[in-house]
Amino acid sequence: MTEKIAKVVVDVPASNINRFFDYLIPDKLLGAIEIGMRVIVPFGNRTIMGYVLETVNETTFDETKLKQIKTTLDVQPVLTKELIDLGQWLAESTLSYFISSFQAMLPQALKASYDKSLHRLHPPINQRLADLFDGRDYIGFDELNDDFPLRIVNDEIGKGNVEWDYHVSTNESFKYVTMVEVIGTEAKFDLYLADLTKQSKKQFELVQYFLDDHATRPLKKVLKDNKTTRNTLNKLIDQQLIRLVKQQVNRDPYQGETEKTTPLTLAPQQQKALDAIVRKMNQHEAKTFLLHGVTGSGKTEVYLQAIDLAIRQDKEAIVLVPEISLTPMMVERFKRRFGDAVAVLHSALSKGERFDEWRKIQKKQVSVAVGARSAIFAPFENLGMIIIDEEHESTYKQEDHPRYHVRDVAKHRADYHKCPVVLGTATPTLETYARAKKGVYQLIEMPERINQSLMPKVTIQDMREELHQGNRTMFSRQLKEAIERRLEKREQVVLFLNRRGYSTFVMCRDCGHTVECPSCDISLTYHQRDHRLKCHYCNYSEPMPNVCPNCQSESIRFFGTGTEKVEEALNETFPEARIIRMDVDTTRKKGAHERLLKQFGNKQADILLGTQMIAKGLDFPDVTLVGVLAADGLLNLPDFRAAEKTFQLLTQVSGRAGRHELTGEVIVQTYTPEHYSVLFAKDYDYHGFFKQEMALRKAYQYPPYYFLTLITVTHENRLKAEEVTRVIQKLLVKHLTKEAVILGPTPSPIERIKGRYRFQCMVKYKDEPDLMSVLRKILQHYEAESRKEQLMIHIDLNPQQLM
Ligand SMILES: Nc1ncnc2c1ncn2[C@@H]1O[C@H](COP(=O)(O)OP(=O)(O)OP(=O)(O)O)[C@@H](O)[C@H]1O
Ligand SMILES: [Zn+2]
Ligand SMILES: [Zn+2]
Repeated sequence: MTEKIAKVVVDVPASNINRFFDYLIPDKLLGAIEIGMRVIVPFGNRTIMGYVLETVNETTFDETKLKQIKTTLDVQPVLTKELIDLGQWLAESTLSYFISSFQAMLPQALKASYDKSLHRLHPPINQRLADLFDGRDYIGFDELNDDFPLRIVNDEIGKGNVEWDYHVSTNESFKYVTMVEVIGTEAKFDLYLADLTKQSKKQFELVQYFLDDHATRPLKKVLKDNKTTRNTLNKLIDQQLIRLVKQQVNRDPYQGETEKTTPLTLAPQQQKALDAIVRKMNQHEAKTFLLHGVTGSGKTEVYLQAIDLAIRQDKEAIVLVPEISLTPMMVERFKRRFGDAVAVLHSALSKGERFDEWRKIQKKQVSVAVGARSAIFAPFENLGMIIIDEEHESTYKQEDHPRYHVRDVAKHRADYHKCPVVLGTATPTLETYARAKKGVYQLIEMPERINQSLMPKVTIQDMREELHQGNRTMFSRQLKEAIERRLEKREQVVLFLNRRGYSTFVMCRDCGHTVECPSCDISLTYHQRDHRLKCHYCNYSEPMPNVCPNCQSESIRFFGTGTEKVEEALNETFPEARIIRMDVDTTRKKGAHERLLKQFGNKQADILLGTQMIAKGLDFPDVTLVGVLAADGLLNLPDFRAAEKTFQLLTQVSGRAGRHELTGEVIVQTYTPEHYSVLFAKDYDYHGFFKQEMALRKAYQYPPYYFLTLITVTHENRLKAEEVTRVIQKLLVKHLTKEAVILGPTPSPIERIKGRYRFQCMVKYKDEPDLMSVLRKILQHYEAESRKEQLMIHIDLNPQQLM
């Protein structure tokens, strides 16, 4: 028996609507509506999209009052049963809405967009409006330009002459190519030939071409093969010898990289790791592994072979990488090992390309998904393995609704599929390593580099000392000499700087005035290319001033160092060196990353200069020197993870040197050479760092000893933001246990962004069974006010960013 009632979650992110609504399935759709499909339903006076999460036969509501589903957008569900459950869990555990969770799981192209239009029921009485309709039944909302009085529209709505109508459309789009299909019989072709005059040489050739090969071919190819135009083909089409057909194709952004690689013979430490992981896969156990392997220890090869074994058992695998556009080499390695069996999901692809890649998974055309964070939702139904590479990266936490950490979602999916999760990194987060030490995760160590190549030697340069010695440049004498030696030997150099732009800020030397963004409490950054100052938080920009806006002095100068400025200094110091600069500005265009890295790989440049985007995944045999220009950048952030992040970054960057035959060297420039994160990174001493950092976390009550929840309140009015934060703080004190530490209200480290003031309240706790329900109540309490008053409350459980 087919159910006649569907439980639907509708596309309205609001807490009073965050539940299932019952809809009647109309007769024409009976049996066609399955759970996991998108449907169009009436809601209030609108028409919106929703997801069917359940179908039933009984409703607790008055069945005669239920509205009907209008139509369905899918013939095949877009959410599997597993993902429907996962979405509900996700919404609940991140204090988010069901609808936001489901939207986060699906490609952008499947999200609905809504058009509002005015529908004419009777001829409007108002002439102006009647003129606008001009005899049509519908006019788009955008046709009512700004000066058209909405009063008139409302008036006519009141009279029942017009009404608002809402249309739902989705962006999913298939790509088609025009193909040429041969439909004429040979006899028919012969007949045509017989009629041709001697002048029609091209037609003779074409007939021969189609007689030689009856295959259906792309129109483009036919035209190219015959060096002819569409017009010439028309005659054959008229005679019904051939016809043009549209065929749906997949956009393949990775076409052409098909030279396959074969599995390498594993080193003993790799073999041990692989065996441990595969054993759990074969035992159908949802075990989480921490694969702690130094840079260049061959973690990627372990992933590849583990996945290979999963595929052989007809299972599927998800591989997560921090930010795919930053790790093109990693993607290429998967593509080259598994070819067409891989779908790649990432943000640099167009909406359409991403949709096509996702469809390959849905249609079971691939068994491996490689992608950034959201690829964890790949709709596989028989997962054998989940891999999270560089598990320490902060991009694995989504900062927007739903604020999930990919590790938690992976664990949830693994429990469902009974498959292992592998967290791989050279620098595990403290949380992860602590769990591994406690036995929650199974720890696998790979302490050696492949082929016994040594970790490059790291030396630290105290930049204060350089300054005392009269060196005012941004390169220490040792780094300068080291670069010169590489240039002579034709080896390559990677220089790392954790900032973009020409310099970090602009300051007047006379009065100390710095130029700040008018709507954010943050200094503007100078960009040389267009000679402008830009805000990195809100995209505000203004021309670089010639004189100080405060005292009119001409001594207004750039301070700090940006990649553009380093590039300029490099050109001056090493005029013969060829330099590639990689930062947000040079890699904006699609494919720019790949192109620049390829150039560097082909040795078309001597020095690769870049921001954190060059810290991971690079594997170039001729890189023998890595320089870190200013190790301190991250240390000064107001974040309890500052030391951890510095240690991770220094270790990762160092790992880019001497990965093959040639020995590598690393030079780290810093103003705080005595800092423990710098010193432990120098010695590649993860365990030493872990021990010291854990002691500090314990003393200051931070993770992994305590859980954190960060509540940020923003409002255009500073007092209002502070006041609401204070109320929330009091509520928490009242409802949580005595053991919870509740801090605040304090202004957020960046007190104003885009014109909104920001205050925060932090909860540190070990075990607070009521926390979620208290937080939920707080959100509900402010819901109405949030809508009217533009008050915003963000709750982040386990925050990664404290700014
Ligand atoms: N078993 C093996 N035999 C020979 N070469 C290998 C083997 N395993 C890996 N390699 C090579 O060693 C280099 C480092 O390996 P890989 O990139 O897998 O290390 P990794 O631990 O993932 O590195 P990182 O974390 O620094 O990115 C690569 O060039 C890889 O091709
Ligand atoms: Zn700004
Ligand atoms: Zn001044």
